[in-house]
Amino acid sequence: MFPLIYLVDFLAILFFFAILRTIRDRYQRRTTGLVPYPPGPPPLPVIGNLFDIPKEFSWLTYTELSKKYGNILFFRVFGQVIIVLNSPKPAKDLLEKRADIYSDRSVIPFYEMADFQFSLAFKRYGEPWRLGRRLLDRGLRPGAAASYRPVQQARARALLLRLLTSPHELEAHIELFQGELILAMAYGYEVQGRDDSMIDVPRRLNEIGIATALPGALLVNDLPFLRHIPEWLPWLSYQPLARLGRDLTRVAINEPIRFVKESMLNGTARPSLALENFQHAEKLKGQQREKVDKTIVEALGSLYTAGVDTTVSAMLSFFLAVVLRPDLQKRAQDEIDAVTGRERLPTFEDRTKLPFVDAVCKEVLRWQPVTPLGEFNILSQARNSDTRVHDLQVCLMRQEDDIYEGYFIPKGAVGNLHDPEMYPDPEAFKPERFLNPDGSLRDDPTLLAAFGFGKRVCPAKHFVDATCLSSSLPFSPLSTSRKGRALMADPSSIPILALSLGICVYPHSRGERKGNWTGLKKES
Ligand code: HEM
Repeated sequence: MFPLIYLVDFLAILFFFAILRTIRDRYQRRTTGLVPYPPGPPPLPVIGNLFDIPKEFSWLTYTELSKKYGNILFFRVFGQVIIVLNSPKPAKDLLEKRADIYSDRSVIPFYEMADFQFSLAFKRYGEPWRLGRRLLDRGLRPGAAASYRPVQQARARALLLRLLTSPHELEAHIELFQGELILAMAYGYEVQGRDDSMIDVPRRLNEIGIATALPGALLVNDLPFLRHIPEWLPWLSYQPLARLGRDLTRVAINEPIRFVKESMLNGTARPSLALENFQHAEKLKGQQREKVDKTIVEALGSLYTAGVDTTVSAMLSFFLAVVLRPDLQKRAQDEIDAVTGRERLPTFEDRTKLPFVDAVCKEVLRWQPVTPLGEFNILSQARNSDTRVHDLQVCLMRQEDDIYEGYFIPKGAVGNLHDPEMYPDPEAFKPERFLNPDGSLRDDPTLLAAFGFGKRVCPAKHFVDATCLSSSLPFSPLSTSRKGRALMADPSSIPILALSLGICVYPHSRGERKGNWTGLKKES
């Protein structure tokens, strides 16, 4: 009997909220003169388009719907309006040209409870976000990103060595590699293996962050008043989980800062974003200093959570791609061999001589976009033991009502972008599409969409460009196929590893390699 009462109460509350939202919506529309909403599947009463919003492989569904309704799709779920932009034109028009009103993020109630909104990726559009963003844009601009190359190269080589030693731990090695890079760049910290708390804590924080934001994961995200359920109501209260989140957040963002401050005091601090910013802030005093310190802690604290899963996902896709297309592996390997003579590992300086390897990197980002639902909305992907990856939606939110191409886009609407038709035969992995007929690299600004649009575009895109090339196994229909999994499970089928600008090559087996593996050990 009890569960039934709960269910009825629950439905009544949802109904109530849906009515409130509809009334608010009607009022909003009246003020703009009844401009029509964009087209979309017809909604059901109260729940709206709940069953039209896909939970998995959503970009494929949106693609299908776009064929019927056009490139701007309209959904309403319990009164909440969702706009899906399915082509770069409206995305650019709205997110870049009207960036002032399309740069907010929607609030995830559990994130507020757990203090996860310290992260730049989830911050509302306003002064604290702007300060943090300025810090990252300065630190990750193209010129500055180039200064991290020695670390990227050294860590890439250490990764190759680990892959040689224990190839079956592919994913863990890549994750460690990314953690090492980000902590080195942000704090000048050298990670001491996988169990180092400096990466273990943010990793756990990431896991909770992603699991709790997935659509339908926590009821409190749909019914924010549930956050007030006291802790003494076991099973129902979200407080214990939120407390764990707050504790992890505190450690994850403050411990590396403590390390930097200590090393500054004893004169051992290595160049890093933290060091540079603390040195600038030295002359500030009082509240101004506190504000800058908080910005440094939060902006740098955002980097691990925003940067590891995205890049790991990309690199895993690279492995999948080369496993599925051995002919491409060979071509890339031949290109690298021609440049290095199989006597040394490639370096950043070789990049211009490796257009095919570069094209492979680009195609990886395009083929399995890390943020497949749009460039501007889905930030990250989380791994889970079974499917490896889920998508986490970080939505941009409209701050004001707007009218675009004759359609009304209400305040608070959230949107997704997926662009499947920019390239012919988009499901195929074809690096050649990024090459000119003479074999040189083709300039393709569209690919930048992989990093988003407008003011919230990924601040690390130049850093990433120099870090890895690959994208996401989990979103690929192949990854769930038996063949795809079997191939990934067999380490001997991983013949080359091209890191970023084709820095490194990993031949099929040690026996085949003529070059100098001892040199690799020394270099790493
Ligand atoms: C293949 C790798 C990556 C891809 C495809 C990617 C893509 C994205 C996308 C699509 C967004 C959202 C942009 C928007 O809302 O319009 C984003 C935001 C962000 N990314 Fe990346 N990213 C990658 C790697 C990284 C790395 C390595 C870092 C850190 C070192 C990073 C830090 C961030 C941050 C802090 C934000 C939030 C920006 C804001 O809201 O202002 N990303 N990224």
